[in-house]
Amino acid sequence: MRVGFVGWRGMVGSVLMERMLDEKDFKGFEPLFFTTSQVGEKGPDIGMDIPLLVDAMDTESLSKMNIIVSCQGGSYTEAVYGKLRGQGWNGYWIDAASTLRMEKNSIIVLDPVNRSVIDRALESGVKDFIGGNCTVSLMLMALGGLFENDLVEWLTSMTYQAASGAGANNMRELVMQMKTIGDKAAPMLDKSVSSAILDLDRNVTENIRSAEFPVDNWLVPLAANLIPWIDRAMDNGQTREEWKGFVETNKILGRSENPVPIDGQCIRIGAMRCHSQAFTIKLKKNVPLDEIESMLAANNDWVKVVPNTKEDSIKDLTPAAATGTLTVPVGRIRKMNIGDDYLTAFSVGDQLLWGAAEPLRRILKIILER
Ligand SMILES: NC(=O)C1=CN([C@@H]2O[C@H](COP(=O)(O)OP(=O)(O)OC[C@H]3O[C@@H](n4cnc5c(N)ncnc54)[C@H](OP(=O)(O)O)[C@@H]3O)[C@@H](O)[C@H]2O)C=CC1
Ligand SMILES: N[C@@H](CC(=O)OP(=O)(O)O)C(=O)O
Repeated sequence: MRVGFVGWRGMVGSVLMERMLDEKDFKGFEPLFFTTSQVGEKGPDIGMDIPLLVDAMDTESLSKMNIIVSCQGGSYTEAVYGKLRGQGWNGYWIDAASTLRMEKNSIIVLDPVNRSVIDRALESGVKDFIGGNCTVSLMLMALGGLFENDLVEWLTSMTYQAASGAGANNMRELVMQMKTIGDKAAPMLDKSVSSAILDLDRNVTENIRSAEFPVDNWLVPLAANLIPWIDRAMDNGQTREEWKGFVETNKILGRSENPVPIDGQCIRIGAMRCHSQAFTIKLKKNVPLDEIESMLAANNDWVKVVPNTKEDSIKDLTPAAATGTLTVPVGRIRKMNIGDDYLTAFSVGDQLLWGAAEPLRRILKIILER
């Protein structure tokens, strides 16, 4: 089998390479690495000799691959996918970008949750396997147990999304904004100087509102602030990120009939690479809390139910705790005072791992092992 990798040096691609190396996945196939900008240069160090980088726009070279894994982005998919298929290429296309997610002949992959959907698709000859939106995948990893037991009548997800979802330059700019705030406020933070707290507050506010504050990528401050808008507008007042919550979740679950109503607000906050979400869930029936926790915990190997205590929540249910791990903590689980069939919960997850690279790594393995 020949597997072509496009977009391997971007943020999602680098995490994919790291995970594949950790899991010793580079065996049993012949890898070829593509680039849109570094043709003829050396590829990544994967512990074996590999050919120099090949032009990612060269459909002739791409068409020699049995499987193509792209983390290059939507415009690349738009430019190349149709052309390749048009030339008769019949290999497997695995993609992180959203471009093909809602196409009729594609499957959104999240195998701990929809392995049966994936297996049926492979049996029936489906060739396009696309990673889901990070917020959606992380929600399903956290709440899979409720969907598995068909307990969700509807849900809302209010998100707290990390900078990494907007790309590497945005992550860098967030830290730059934090530094600018810290630098300007430094004299007032010296413990020996007793400055009034309102002076410190004014200093930060004036700074983030000043014309010199770095906002080239975010357009507005994210540090000491939040941004209540992610992705572009839809006609109905949702953002596209909010729209994905309903359409992608139901597609992943294979629920074209009787879709579960899902909506919410997607908010950018100053975390680095962990998305968090607060859920309100209307259950189809009143189920005791201990049974709900057992269902959630049993759904997959990565979800971790965090007890609803202050100590556990501030230690284990945060971006600082979850970042760089595959664990998806879910906690603050309780019945709401609106009624016994209303549940609330909060979850956190690394949006570059389960939110992007890990489902791709796993579908590649599933296809290779068939
Ligand atoms: N970021 C995220 O949270 C998520 C992203 N996705 C999707 O994954 C796709 C890729 O996203 P992401 O990884 O963030 O994109 P990046 O911008 O980090 O990388 C994309 C490509 O940019 C090129 N590039 C140019 N300069 C550099 C540089 N200095 N360092 C590294 N690469 C560089 C590389 O291509 P080349 O080698 O050809 O020059 C690289 O493959 C998008 O479609 C996105 O929608 C999906 C889920 C989550
Ligand atoms: N939109 C997500 C990241 C992302 O790339 O999502 P998608 O793969 O659905 O375009 C965020 O900003 O957090």
